[in-house]
Amino acid sequence: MAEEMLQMDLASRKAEEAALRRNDAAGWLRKMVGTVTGKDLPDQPSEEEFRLGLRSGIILCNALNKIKPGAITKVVEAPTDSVIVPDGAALSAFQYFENVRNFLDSTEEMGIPVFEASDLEQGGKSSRIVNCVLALKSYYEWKEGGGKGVWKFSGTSRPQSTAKQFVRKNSDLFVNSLSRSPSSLDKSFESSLIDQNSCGDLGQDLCEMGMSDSLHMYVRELLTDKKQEDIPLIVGSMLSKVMEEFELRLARQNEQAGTSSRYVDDPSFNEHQVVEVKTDSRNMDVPSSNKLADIETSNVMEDESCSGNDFHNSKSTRHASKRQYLVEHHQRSIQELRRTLHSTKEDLHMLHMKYQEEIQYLGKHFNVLANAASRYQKVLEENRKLYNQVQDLKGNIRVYCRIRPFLPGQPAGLSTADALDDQSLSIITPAKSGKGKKLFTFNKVFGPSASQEEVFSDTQPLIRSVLDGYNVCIFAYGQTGSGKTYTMTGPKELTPESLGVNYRALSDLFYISEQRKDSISYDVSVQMMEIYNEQVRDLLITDEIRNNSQNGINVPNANIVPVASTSDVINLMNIGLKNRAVGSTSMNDRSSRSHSCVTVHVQGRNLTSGSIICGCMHLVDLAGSERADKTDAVGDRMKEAQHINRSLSALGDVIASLAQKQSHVPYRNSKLTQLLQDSLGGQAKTLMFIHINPEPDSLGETISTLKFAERVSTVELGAARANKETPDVRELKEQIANLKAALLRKERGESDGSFASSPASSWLSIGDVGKAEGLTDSSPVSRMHSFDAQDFMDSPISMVSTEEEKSVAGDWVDKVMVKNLGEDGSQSPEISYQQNRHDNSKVYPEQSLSKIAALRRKSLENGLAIDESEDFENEVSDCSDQDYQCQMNVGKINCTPNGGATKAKKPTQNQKQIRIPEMRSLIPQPPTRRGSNGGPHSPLQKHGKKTAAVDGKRKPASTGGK
Ligand SMILES: Nc1ncnc2c1ncn2[C@@H]1O[C@H](COP(=O)(O)OP(=O)(O)OP(=O)(O)O)[C@@H](O)[C@H]1O
Repeated sequence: MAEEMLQMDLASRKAEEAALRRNDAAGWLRKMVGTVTGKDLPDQPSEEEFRLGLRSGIILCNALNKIKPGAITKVVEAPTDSVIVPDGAALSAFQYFENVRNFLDSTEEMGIPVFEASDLEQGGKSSRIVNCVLALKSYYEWKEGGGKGVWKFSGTSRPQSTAKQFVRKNSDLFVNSLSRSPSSLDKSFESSLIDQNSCGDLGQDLCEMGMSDSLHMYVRELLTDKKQEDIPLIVGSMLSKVMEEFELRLARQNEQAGTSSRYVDDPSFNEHQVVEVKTDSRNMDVPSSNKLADIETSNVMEDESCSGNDFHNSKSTRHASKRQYLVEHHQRSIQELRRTLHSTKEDLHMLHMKYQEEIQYLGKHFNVLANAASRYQKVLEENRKLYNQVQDLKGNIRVYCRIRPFLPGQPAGLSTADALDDQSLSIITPAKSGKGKKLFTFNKVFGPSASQEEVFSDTQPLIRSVLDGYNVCIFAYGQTGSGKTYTMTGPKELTPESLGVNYRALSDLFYISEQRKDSISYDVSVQMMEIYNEQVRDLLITDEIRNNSQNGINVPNANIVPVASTSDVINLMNIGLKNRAVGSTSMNDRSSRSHSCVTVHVQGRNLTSGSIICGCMHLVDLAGSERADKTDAVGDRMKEAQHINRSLSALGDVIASLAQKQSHVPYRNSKLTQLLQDSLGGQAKTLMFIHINPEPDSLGETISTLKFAERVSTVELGAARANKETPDVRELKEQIANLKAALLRKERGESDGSFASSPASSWLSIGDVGKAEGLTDSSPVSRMHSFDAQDFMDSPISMVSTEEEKSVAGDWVDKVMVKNLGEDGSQSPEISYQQNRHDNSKVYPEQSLSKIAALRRKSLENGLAIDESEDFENEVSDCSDQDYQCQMNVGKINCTPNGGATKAKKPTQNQKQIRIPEMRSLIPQPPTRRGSNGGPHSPLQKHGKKTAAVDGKRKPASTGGK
């Protein structure tokens, strides 16, 4: 506020001073040029009036001519009636300019400070005109005063240079004054102080000359010629002027100091802001040089209008105003910066808020998406479960497809099969117009890079099922060399990573059974068989067995070996693999020449309830189909290939008829389909791994494999059922079995205990299982009772029909087996009886067998224990045996589920060995009871040597085992 007032005060003072000077100038001009023209120039004109009055240059020229006659020879006069045309407006600008130019030239020659012609125009600086007029006046007065010495004018139009000039002039004046009288000095002093209003100049002089020296000189000069009595008055006057000046300056300095200190003291004005001011000065409204120049100019103008002390005042005021301007400017800049900072902060805050809002929104959105994704996952999971349940209910055969990688050393061309995702693959197929693609979808598709572990991981649930009492079948299908053995067993050099499904399945089995050991006690045993050239052979023939057989000890046809750990399994498998028939073909240097089947029997006893669950798993590695032209097979290889292809074609037929839900399914057309019968048509859970060779050369086989697999996947087996039996039911069944056995013996007039002496038991170390069934350890019945796969025990005998055996036809003795599966899934002990070749039983063609089976099923369904012999014969009597390949010798067939009376007919000696319908499958059957008219001797007892010899002598088709 004080600052503003000071500013106003200064401004009004300046305006006042300027007006005084202007009046002075105007008055002098009016006096010089007379009233006629003076009417254009009022006595006390405003700035505008002053400028307009002198604009024509007439007054100025006339005034100059008065001082220096003839200085301007030709003055362009205004029209006579200047009232009509005031200020010479009627004259051309050029005419006016002539006057003004002449005036300015002349005055400049005289050393009088001039102005610019433009100062006479609107917006011009009238202070300079005033200054010029006052200089003329001074000159005039000097001249009037006698023109002694050199005329000097204290006013200036250019502050810096003129100030110096002025100082010099005044100094000269003072020096010169020393020689003058005190009165002239006094006059000079007075004129300095009063006439020229040069109080400021005195101070300025003193300052610029060096205060003490100049004062001293000045005072001396002033007083030299003064009368003694005047000196105190003069000095007094002079000192009071000096005092005034000092006081004035002091006051100004204090003001300036106050203004500066305000910035310093202002707590809101800190260094940081100064730095900011400096830093951002480029972008700010910096005090422009123009603006400063304006200040400068305006100051100059003011200076010009000042003289003497006023000049000093003006200069310091100029400094102050400059500084003030800068300070104000910086203040403004700082405020501007603060505002900018504030608004930037606000903007940032807004942005921050906006971002936070957006992040929150995104977070919510993300959460929604995550929830949706997890729900989607759950739904997918649910769908998969439901799909699996539907699959389970329908009993679809699951089909997993695996694409083999290109093998090392093979030209890695473009693969014909491309896994699109984990359930579909595409095949490049030749189309009429170039190449086409065909899409196949399966339960699972494994690409070439899938590891053994990955491939097995989706099989694990099935392993659990085995321990829950289900029958499971996993088999590998595909053309030769496509990787079946690799999947089921692994490569030649096994490592923990490369172990195939067989090893992993058994290892899992042990792992889960270990986990359940507190509630269920499991017994696991393993069998390994192969079908080679339509013969079923046991692969677990150890040296010990072989030796025993050579020593005349009977050897069972299918060796079931209990296993307790994974290492047991590995040892067994190694034996089996060594014995398996392999041969080198042009497609695969270790081609499996047989279908192999590892059967795992699991019996679990619930430690609390005592109930028994029996599960069975078949792990089948099929021999690969092959094109004779591609494999160039000859001799043995050709014969093997024919057998392989024939059995695979039989498998295709079975699948086709199952897929079409035909009533008749030709299982019996090959050993292979017999082997797989219950897995393909029973209540088992079945999984087929199909294998694809990626080579373009194999495209034909690949497509037919995939089409076959598509058909397989449509086969519905019906819901799988667990084989579970409570102790009560088991006890009752045992009673029934015993009664049946007793009845049978009675019918034959035999004594009790005839079954107990079968030496076959010595090969079956599954005593606990028999115990669990409540049977005696020593009884072969008990040994065989618990294992559905005992059909294998039976089938090899019937299947292995070598020339050697044929030559001893008729030597067979009956074999008694007890089966325990009920049609409803429960188990009931049954006696299975196989006749020897002396039996004169009827020979039934294959069609008859299915009828027999149907009859038997019917009786089972009705829960009847019937002697079917008559009905059976009636039923099948119309069947022709012309197209029957494998004729059977059925004596008295007794298919009673609950131990109905049986009568066995002996087959005639000439008739071929038979296999009753219940034994058609190598895989667990529904409860059967085979008639027997045989005595207590097992065929193994009597012909064990021969049978053993068959197994023992069998040599792998290749030079080396696989
Ligand atoms: N996924 C795979 N990764 C690496 N090598 C594989 C893979 N599958 C198969 N092989 C290799 O390919 C060759 C043929 O495989 P394999 O013997 O398993 O075929 P196959 O279908 O059993 O043939 P065959 O029907 O003639 O017995 C072997 O050398 C095997 O190691």
